[in-house]
Amino acid sequence: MTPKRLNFITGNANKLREVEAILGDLVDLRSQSLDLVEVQGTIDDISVDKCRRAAELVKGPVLVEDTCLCFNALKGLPGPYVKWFLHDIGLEGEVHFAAAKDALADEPEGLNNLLAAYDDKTAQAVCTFAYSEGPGSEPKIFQGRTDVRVSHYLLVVGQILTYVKGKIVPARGPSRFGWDPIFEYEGRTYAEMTALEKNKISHRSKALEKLKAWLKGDA
Ligand SMILES: O=P(O)(O)OP(=O)(O)OP(=O)(O)OC[C@H]1O[C@@H](n2cnc3c(O)ncnc32)[C@H](O)[C@@H]1O
Ligand SMILES: [Mg+2]
Repeated sequence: MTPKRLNFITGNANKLREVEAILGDLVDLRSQSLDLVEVQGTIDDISVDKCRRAAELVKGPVLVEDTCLCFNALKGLPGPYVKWFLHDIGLEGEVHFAAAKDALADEPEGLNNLLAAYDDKTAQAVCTFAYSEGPGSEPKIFQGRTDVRVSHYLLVVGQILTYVKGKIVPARGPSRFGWDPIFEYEGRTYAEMTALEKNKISHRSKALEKLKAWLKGDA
């Protein structure tokens, strides 16, 4: 039985906003902000464990989500640990946290620097939702990944425009949500897109398409 109401457990207001926008009126979306322990492991294992913990804490049905940013040159790292990398080293060209610029003078210049030694700047954003009916019930996974592909467009002027889907670039666009300013997808960073544009192509929207299909009984 698919639920009519979802209790999305997240401490991240930006995630919640995107999930609300994409799911629309399909379900009655509630949310609780809980700080869940996140284990180490594969992407799926982390979401499944997070979901079990959430179900036990609220003693009822829960939806959780875990987001990864995977650098291909680094074999998928920082992946599920991106939050802590972002927290400690930030984005290139930005003082991400309130600490004074001077205090950060000797710090590495952000996530971008992790790729400084590599030509390959491609990256993939991965979003994994996990739903459980409650304590003891096996979580169901819905995962979305951005493509890692190169597209070529032939312009009327005869030039060929090449876009890499998913690469890490120096920060562009407003810093509203995590690593949005450094993740470029088909020529624009997530931060340069409107909410509507991002929600059409994002890792999160791809995962939510699968969740939607399940909710509608098509999956
Ligand atoms: O309570 P939860 O749902 O776990 O929220 P969180 O903020 O801890 O999120 P994650 O554990 O999934 O860590 C993912 C990190 O990536 C960031 N992030 C997640 N989705 C993003 C997106 O679409 N664009 C940019 N940054 C994103 C987020 O702010 C975190 O720093
Ligand atoms: Mg988290």
